[in-house]
Amino acid sequence: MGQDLYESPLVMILEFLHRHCRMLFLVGLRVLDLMLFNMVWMLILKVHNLELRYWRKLYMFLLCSLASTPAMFNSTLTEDEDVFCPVDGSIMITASHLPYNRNGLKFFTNAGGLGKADIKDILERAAIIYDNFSNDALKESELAVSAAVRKADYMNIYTANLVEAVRRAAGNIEKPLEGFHIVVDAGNGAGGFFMGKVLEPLGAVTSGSQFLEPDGLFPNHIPNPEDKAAMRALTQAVLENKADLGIIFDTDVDRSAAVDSSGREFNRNRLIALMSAIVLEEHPGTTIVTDSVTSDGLTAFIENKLGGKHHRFKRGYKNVIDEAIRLNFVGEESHLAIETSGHGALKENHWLDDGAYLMVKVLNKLASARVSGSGCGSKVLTDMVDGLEEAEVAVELRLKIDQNHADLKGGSFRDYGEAVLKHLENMITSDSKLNRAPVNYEGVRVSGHGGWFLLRLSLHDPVLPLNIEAPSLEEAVKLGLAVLAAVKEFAALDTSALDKFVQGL
Ligand SMILES: O=P(O)(O)OC[C@H]1O[C@H](O)[C@H](O)[C@@H](O)[C@@H]1O
Repeated sequence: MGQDLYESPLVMILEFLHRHCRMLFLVGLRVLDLMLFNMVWMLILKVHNLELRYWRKLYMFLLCSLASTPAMFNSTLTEDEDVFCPVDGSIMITASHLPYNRNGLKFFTNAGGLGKADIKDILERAAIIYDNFSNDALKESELAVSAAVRKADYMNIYTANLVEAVRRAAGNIEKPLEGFHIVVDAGNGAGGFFMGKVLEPLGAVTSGSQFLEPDGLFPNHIPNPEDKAAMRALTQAVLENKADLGIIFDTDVDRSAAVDSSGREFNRNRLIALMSAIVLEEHPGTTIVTDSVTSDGLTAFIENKLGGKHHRFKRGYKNVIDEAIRLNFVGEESHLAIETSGHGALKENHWLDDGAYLMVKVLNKLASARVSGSGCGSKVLTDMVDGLEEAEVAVELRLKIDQNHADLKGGSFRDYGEAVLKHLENMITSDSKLNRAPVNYEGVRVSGHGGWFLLRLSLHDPVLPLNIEAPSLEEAVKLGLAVLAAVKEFAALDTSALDKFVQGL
């Protein structure tokens, strides 16, 4: 193999396999989409064929059926000979909360999920191989791969580990959740397993759980804790069933949120506050890394009430996780990286962003509080976030950049967005009521009028998301007007959402 091939983690895996004469791949199918399924096989076939041609070795593919994204990463770490784990690589097919026709692939090795550069590399290689593929060679590979496929129910192993974690935290009690009523809302994504395979073995009553059957058309609500309709549906289920706790997952279970018995959400800043309280009890003084749209109230809560350090970084779960790993590397202890979107990863769990594991930490708290007699029911959790100041008004407005507009002068939407942000930054300095955040890693964050705003470039879309939080609508509008004054001369920016907001519509 040429040196350049080692640059790609996939090829590094192949090299590893070359040495070990066997290839194990778990393929997780979240919401089954046949076309995509074929695509994955095509991709695997190409890699496989490449392998056969170069090394003529024997490989094995493990088909895992319905799974969650975190479970797929987990399969690269778990040791279990019966299902050939740890596997060398895993692929998850998922559209996340997006419509079913936006399915994609997530690749994992035991070093974590592959990033943009790796994926680009794989696709470029796959395209070259695809171009040179003859029908006969394809058929030959298809046969070879079919013969190498084994089926395994990896989810059984993954969920058994979650169950074990809660039992351990409660002092090795078989059913530490006995008597607790907990409802799950899987939003017709892949998270339904949490009811039957985690909560019930732990003794919880789960009646009233809803939308557990996978359906990529999401007939009830989008499985997304950031979606207001989704959170309303869960809250309603908790209140109607008089449950102690409600748990909601996004489609592929890498995100989650909860609702207490009174219907109050543990979502966004409140979820981060809860998880910070849990983690800081175990690791006093540790640094909590979050995304950029977290509130000033959260910083005050983490630093003044919990005695931790809040490191508000950038949006994007991978950014947040990578930053926490970096901090530990340079000697600053961090045990939690978490986003307002509901993505959260703990150092103790290999920095894997796992919505189910976040909820396991919450269940641990419920179970251990009862065992120690320090509290019962979700009030234990609600009390933990007592003192978190929450803004009366919290909005996110997404301002679109028209990429075809003449004002871009042929440039990219990113350059245009950066120019908007630069202009806003300059304008702010001349307003004595507004102060730029002294430490900020993304976009323009400004405090004033008792609140704050952040304008930044979206990670993926030609959009400038604007978050505003303030103690009243009047003050939120003042912040909105300051932004509007600065951005109005940018003709390619659609400010209609902001216009409506400042007009109180
Ligand atoms: O930048 P935005 O458009 O708001 O999107 C940001 C979000 O993108 C994806 O959904 C990532 O999974 C999230 O981690 C991230 O927070």
